[in-house]
Amino acid sequence: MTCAAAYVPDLVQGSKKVFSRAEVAKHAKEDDLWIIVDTAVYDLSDFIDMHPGGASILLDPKIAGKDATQVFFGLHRGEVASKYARMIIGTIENEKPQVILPTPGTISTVPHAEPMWLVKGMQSAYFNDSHRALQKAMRNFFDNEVREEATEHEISNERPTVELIKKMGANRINHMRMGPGKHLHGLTLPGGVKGEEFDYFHEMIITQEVARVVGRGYGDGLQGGCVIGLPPLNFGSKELQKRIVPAVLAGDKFIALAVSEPEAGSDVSGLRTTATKSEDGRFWIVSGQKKWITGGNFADYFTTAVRTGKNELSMLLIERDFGGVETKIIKTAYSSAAGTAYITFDNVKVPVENTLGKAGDGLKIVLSNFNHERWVMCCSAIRAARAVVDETFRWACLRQVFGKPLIGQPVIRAKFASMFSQIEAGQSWLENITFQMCKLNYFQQADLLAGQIALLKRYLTRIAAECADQCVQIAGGRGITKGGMLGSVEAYMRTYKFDAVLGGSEEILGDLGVRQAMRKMTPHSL
Ligand code: HEM
Repeated sequence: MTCAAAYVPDLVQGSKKVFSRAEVAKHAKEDDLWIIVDTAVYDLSDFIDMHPGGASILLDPKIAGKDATQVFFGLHRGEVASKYARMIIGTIENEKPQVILPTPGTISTVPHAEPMWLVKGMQSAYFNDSHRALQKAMRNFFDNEVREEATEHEISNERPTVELIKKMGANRINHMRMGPGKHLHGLTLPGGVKGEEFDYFHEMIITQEVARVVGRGYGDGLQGGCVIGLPPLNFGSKELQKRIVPAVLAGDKFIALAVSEPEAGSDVSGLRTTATKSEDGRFWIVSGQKKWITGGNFADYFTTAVRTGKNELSMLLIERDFGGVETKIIKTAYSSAAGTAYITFDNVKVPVENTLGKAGDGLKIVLSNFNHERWVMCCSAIRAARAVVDETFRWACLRQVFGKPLIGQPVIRAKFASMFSQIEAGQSWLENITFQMCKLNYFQQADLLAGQIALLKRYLTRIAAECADQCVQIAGGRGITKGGMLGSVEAYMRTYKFDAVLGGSEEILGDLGVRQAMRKMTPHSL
């Protein structure tokens, strides 16, 4: 059984030596230990006592001085080979490496690892050269500038560094993540893309390149708050926009959307945070609590839904500097890198100039970005599912059980059949909806796509549930172990539910999709 899972790098650099297998076999003792991994000869003499898998396993007569390629790739993450490349002293004469490790910035050749439009030889009705140029630039950026920090911070719970967010600002990535629009006009974007030609497929590319590389918690910390918190500023005054928007996009300031509360999640109408006018009419006095606010712990600004009357919701931009604002981290199933916060507003004095839209426009403003927000979540949910299935597939091709690779078992292949099919179907539906978004104006989208996007998000989070479940079954013990090889499977199993709960729960969205369909039914249609 072979898999086309081949990965790349030229680990053996410089003028390293060439050895025969017989020569390597002479070095099989604790203080003089060589092994072969994919034609590279590693001198493990100084490493043996530090080996996380123990020393004795390396001294096994089947390993010491021998070719350990198969067992190595069945037990370690691929990066281990490159991370420890400094121990390579040479290569085996007249042999070529067979295992190719992923090279940062490139397109994977593993089947189903990439959406179809990126697969060599495949065509697409939707993506053009401009999309491809942006994809290439984003793959480079996220592989080379973000991946390492994302992996570390997902575990350490630290927020993404301000330095990185500023770099994203300088590369206009923060700007692009707000979607197509005038804010991009006149700009030249990565890959030479002109701001005017930027469309929803470009935006999808960025969201999917992020989801491919980062864990769910860090990913939300990486400007997740901005993606949902900044759009309400469209309803703010010109002065407010001028002061806030450039600073947030540059990464100098941070913003969060503050809607949900301890007693109100998807049921926005149940919000209890109140804003009452001061006697002189110049301020709103805001009191209440907000819960599960992404990026809230490090935000400078909060676009906040408040109750300004019995049946009236309004939207205010609250600034941390106003005083009376307290935030603390809520520990959730994913990394605190997301900055998920519990917020208390205690008689905060908010100038009326910070009202977004008019008093009473709150629900309209909250709803105005729902479709876009849910579509963004669809883009990332399906790409994250693809990434975890890819990781698991590559491992199933390497892991030996009962004398053959795990993928040699029909029951395992059946699991991949189901996962591959659903991922490809989900991406195709997403691309079709994205095409409609490119062609329809805001009101047409609201009329025709609200139900479609709701049903798509529900469908993709159901796919996520199956992928999480099946990948853990395939990964076995590794699928329930934090970190190390297939640690991404454990992390996915722990965090895939976020997409099923945030931005409208599966149940609410399924119901919305059906109710939208019912609205269009007329006696005539029956
Ligand atoms: C180039 C040689 C090797 C290096 C640099 C190396 C390095 C490592 C590292 C860094 C880990 C931690 C796990 C991870 O980060 O994925 C590990 C774990 C381990 N290694 Fe190695 N290793 C080498 C060769 C081998 C070989 C030849 C074997 C087996 C014969 C082996 C067996 C193990 C085992 C059993 C674990 C624990 C895996 C687990 O936690 O499930 N290693 N090794």
